Amino acid sequence: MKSHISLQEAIEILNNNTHSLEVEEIDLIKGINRTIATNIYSTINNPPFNKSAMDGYAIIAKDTMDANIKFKVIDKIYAGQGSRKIVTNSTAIKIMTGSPIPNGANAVIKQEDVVIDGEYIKINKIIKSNENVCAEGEDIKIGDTLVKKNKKLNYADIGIIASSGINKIKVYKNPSLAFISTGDEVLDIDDNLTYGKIYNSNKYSILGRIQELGYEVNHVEHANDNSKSIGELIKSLAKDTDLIITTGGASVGEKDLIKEAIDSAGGEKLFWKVMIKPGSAVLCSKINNTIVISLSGNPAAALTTFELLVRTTLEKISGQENIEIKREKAILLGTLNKENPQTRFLRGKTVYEDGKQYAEITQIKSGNGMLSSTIDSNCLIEVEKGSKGVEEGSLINIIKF
Ligand SMILES: Nc1nc2c(c(=O)[nH]1)N[C@H]1C(S)=C(S)[C@@H](COP(=O)(O)OP(=O)(O)OC[C@H]3O[C@@H](n4cnc5c(N)ncnc54)[C@H](O)[C@@H]3O)O[C@H]1N2
Ligand code: MOO
Repeated sequence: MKSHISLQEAIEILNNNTHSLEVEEIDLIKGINRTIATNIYSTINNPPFNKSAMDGYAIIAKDTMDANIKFKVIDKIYAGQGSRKIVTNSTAIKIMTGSPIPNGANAVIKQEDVVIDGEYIKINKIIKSNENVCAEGEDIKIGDTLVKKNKKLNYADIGIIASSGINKIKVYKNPSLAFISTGDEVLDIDDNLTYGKIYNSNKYSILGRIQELGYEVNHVEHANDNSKSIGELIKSLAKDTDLIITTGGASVGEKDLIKEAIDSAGGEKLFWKVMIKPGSAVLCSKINNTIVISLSGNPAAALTTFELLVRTTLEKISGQENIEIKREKAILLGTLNKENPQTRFLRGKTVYEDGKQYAEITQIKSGNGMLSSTIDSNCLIEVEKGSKGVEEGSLINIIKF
C-alpha cells in the first residue's frame, strides 16, 4: 500500500480504481442532480411559431408611417389559437401575448399605444417590422445542443429539456452509499453527554453534505472500536454499496483500527495518508468494486478530505468522466503567516467586486478538530506546499462547496 502520497497521486489512484455506474432511463422530473449520459438536442424550434410578445394588435408595420390611417379590427386571437383571417393594409387582428402572429402581419402594437374607435384603432406611433414579435426558433433552433453529456442536471437543464417535449432521459444510476462513524467515545445526539464522550457531529455534517450534493445514503451505522466488528460491518455493507465512508480510527493510535478492519474484511488498501493539512489521516481501500474512504475522526479534517476525495469520487461514480478537483482562481483577502510543509487548506468565503472574485479567510481558529472553522465558509483556500505564507492580494486556488 502506498502511504504519505500527494493529493494528485491520491486522485489518480482513485481514478484508476473507479468507474461510472450503468445508465438507466428515467422520467425527466426525476432528473435533478442526476448526471446525464447523452447529449440532448432540441427536437423543435423554440418558440415553435412566430408569436406575439405583447397584448395588442397584429398589423403591417409599414402602415404606421401614415399618421391618418385607421385600422379595422377584423378578428381576435387568444394564446393557443390561431386566426383564419389575413391581415392586409389598414386592418388589424387583436392578439394576446403568446398567440401566433396571423398571416399577413409582421408586427404587434401594444394595446397601450392605440386609441380605440368602435371597431377601428388609431396608432400615433411608427413601429418597425418584427416589433413585439418573437420569431420562430429565435430562442432555440432545432438540433441545438440543450445539455451536454456528463452534466449534473439542475432545474434550468430540466426546464430546457422539457421545452423540447422530451419526457424520458438517460442518466447514470444513483450510487448506493453507506456511512459508518466509529469510536467508543462517540455518542448520538439523543444520548446524555458523559465524561470523555463527544457527540457524533461527523455523522450529521457528512450526511448533510451528501444530501446537499443530491445523493442519498442507504445505510447509516455506528461501530465501536473493535476492528473485527468494524470489518464485518464493512464487508456486509460492501455487498450492495458502491461507496462506504467511515470516520475515525484512520491514524496511528492503538485504537485506530480501520486498517485492521479493512484487512479483516478482505479489502485491498489503496493508500493511506495524503500530504495535506488538515485531513492527512485518510485510508482508501477497495472491496471488490466497492470503494471505502476512511476519513479522520477530527471534524475539520474529515470535512476537508470529504471535499477533496469523497465528493470527487462520488461525482465520477455517478457519471463524471474523471475524478477531478474543480479549482478556481481568487484574490486572497487577509494574510496567512504560517509555514506550510504540506499543502494546506483553509476555510474561506468568496466575495465579488468589480468583476473579480476574492476569497476571504473565515477560519479564525485552526485545528484538525475545530468544527467552528467551518462556520460561514463556502470554499477551501489551497495554500501551496513549501510556501512560507500567503500575502493579501495574491492569486490563489479555491475549491467551492
Ligand atoms: N501520534 C500521532 N497521533 C496522531 C496523528 C499522527 O500522525 N501521529 N495524526 C493526528 C491527526 S492529523 C489526526 S486528523 C487524527 C486522526 O485520528 P483518527 O482518524 O484516528 O480519528 P480518531 O482518533 O478516531 O478521532 C480524532 C478526534 O475526532 C473525534 N471524533 C471521532 N469521531 C467523531 C465523530 N463522529 N464526530 C465528532 N468527533 C469525532 C475523536 O473523539 C477525536 O477527538 O489523529 C491525530 N493523532
Ligand atoms: O491527518 Mo489530520 O487529518 O492532518 O488533520
